[in-house]
Amino acid sequence: MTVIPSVLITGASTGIGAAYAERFARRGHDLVLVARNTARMEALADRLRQETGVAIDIIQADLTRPGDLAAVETRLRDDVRIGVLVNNAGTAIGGSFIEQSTDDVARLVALNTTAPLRLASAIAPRLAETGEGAIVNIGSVVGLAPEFGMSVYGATKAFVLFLSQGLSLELGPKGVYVQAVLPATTRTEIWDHVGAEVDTMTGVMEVGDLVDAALVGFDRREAVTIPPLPDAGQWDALEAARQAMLPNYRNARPAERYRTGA
Ligand SMILES: NC(=O)C1=CN([C@@H]2O[C@H](COP(=O)(O)OP(=O)(O)OC[C@H]3O[C@@H](n4cnc5c(N)ncnc54)[C@H](OP(=O)(O)O)[C@@H]3O)[C@@H](O)[C@H]2O)C=CC1
Ligand SMILES: N[C@@H](C=O)C(=O)O
Repeated sequence: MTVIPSVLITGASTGIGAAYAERFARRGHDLVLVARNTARMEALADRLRQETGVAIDIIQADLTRPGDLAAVETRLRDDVRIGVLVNNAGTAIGGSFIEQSTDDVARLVALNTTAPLRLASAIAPRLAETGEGAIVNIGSVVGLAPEFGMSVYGATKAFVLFLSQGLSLELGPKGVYVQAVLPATTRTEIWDHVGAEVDTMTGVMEVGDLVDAALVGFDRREAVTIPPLPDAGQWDALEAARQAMLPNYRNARPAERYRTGA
């Protein structure tokens, strides 16, 4: 009988993470929920236990605090029931780069990049050893859009995308599926932290629709899932153009346009 793996979801107290918790619980997966707000996670867990019968553990953790993060890493290393990691926890901050404090941008990087990196690093060797499992990393279309004016946030999401693509190439042959999910504007509380009013925005995706679409990509074992993008061919073309450049980097001399004639 196939054992259904447990799913550890970070940022599971609300928003996209809470929606993932509901969807995976309905699929019969036991859950480990990780966030700072215990009350919210307990309420969600109580409801899902009643509705689905799955077992749900809760880990209260601030993933910007090394000690808290280490506890989640240990759970991922040691709990062989966990076969899926959803690196979802993340936030955004408002203001321009020169308006953002150095501490605030450092904290943003800690949550949006260091935490998912360390958690992926914690679980990947065990999954590769068993030859199965999945790591889902929640990026953002903003990681492809410096024009959107969220430079540090976008940089963290570009990191998530690159890491996901690299790990997909490294771990895919070992049986481990790695998915990058790139939402666009989705109706969650994140916008409160940005100081924006999501209800005044257009083209806002509902969180259930976002996660349902992301799970279609998950079930198809898609490497990069971009639920809001109507034409997948645009992403394919971007990737093809990027890959076409790869062989052209290896040159002993600077490109003609950079030669000073000296
Ligand atoms: N909503 C959107 O428009 C988009 C969101 N995304 C990404 O989706 C992911 C989820 O965001 P979303 O659901 O929108 O945001 P929400 O703010 O609704 O949820 C964020 C989740 O992360 C948790 N979290 C925040 N800070 C910490 C922390 N320091 N330690 C542990 N957990 C933390 C929160 O729980 P708690 O406060 O209890 O700790 C919460 O469960 C993020 O990575 C975000 O960048 C990407 C593109 C678009
Ligand atoms: N989380 C959103 C920005 O704040 C996004 O990624 O679009």
